[in-house]
Amino acid sequence: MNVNEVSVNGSANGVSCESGTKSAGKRSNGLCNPVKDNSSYGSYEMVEEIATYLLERTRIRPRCGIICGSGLGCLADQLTDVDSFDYDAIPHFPVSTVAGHRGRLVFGRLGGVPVVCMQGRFHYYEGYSLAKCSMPVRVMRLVGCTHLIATNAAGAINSRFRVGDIMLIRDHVNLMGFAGNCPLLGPNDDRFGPRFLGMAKAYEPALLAVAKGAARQMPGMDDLLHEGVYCCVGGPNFETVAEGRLMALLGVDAIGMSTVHEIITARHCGMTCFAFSLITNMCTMSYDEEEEHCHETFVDVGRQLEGRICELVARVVASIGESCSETPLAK
Ligand SMILES: O=P(O)(O)O[C@H]1O[C@H](CO)[C@@H](O)[C@H]1O
Ligand SMILES: Nc1nc2[nH]cnc2c(=O)[nH]1
Repeated sequence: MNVNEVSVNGSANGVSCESGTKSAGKRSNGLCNPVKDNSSYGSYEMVEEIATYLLERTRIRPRCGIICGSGLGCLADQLTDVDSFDYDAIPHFPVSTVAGHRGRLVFGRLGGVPVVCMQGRFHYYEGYSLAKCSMPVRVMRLVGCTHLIATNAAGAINSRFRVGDIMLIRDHVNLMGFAGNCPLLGPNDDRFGPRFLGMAKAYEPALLAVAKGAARQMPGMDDLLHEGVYCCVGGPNFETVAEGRLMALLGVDAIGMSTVHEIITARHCGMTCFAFSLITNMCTMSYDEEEEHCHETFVDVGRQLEGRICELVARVVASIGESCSETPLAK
């Protein structure tokens, strides 16, 4: 059974996961490296408990989850009919430790469409596993979201980009995955999604087209907009010149420390995804350049572009709202 067929009130049968029992994730089967076994955190039951806790406290039934990147918390501030939950008040939730990530989950409406925003995300360099960083995406799915919009601050590898540009993410390079680190490590729970999954169309082409169409209607926006490939590294250090050049050789256009594992988790549980990067800096590609990387400055770039970014997201959400009203959610 796929998560798309499961209701949060536990009415699903709880079809067994790979190793045979509902709580199989907690069992050691001797095959898993315990260090890589994510099942000690984020079991289906735990995520369901979080979802139930939230749904009992809000009347919003979100269709779309939005993850606000560094300096992009403004996206949550534009919601109406808001119910917000500080992360430290939600059972089993991690806490945000990074400046520019406020640390709360905000339910509300954006242009009438019910959504839930993570106003602050979790990063690997904060000491959380990729599974823990991405766990809230599963919560979004279990509270009813069919779509995910992930946003981030990123450094440009592509020399045609400028600070303040927006890169719609067409694809990603899962560099941490190449090294064996993935949010889906460990026993698979089929109630979330399948063991193996394709990622060729991880970023929904129809939503990319909607965003490009929207940008054409927004004064000055078309010039700022690009499409490209994002890569996530563990951080928290920024790239060396050699690493920046390697990224360019790999076909990467922008680099950050988030999003990829969230998208993998979202695709695993059948969500439709859209993501973009706000270009907050140019990556240092030559030893002659001054390195000007400063997280606080990056956060300010987001604040300066608040209006445009909020409008772009609102337009994409409106189109998701239209498509959702055509295809009602499975119970
Ligand atoms: O990806 P978001 O959360 O936007 O944050 C980006 O900004 C921080 C670096 O300034 C890193 O955490 C990087 O990933
Ligand atoms: N890794 C990485 N993350 C970022 N987040 C914002 N800018 C950057 C960058 O240049 N490199």
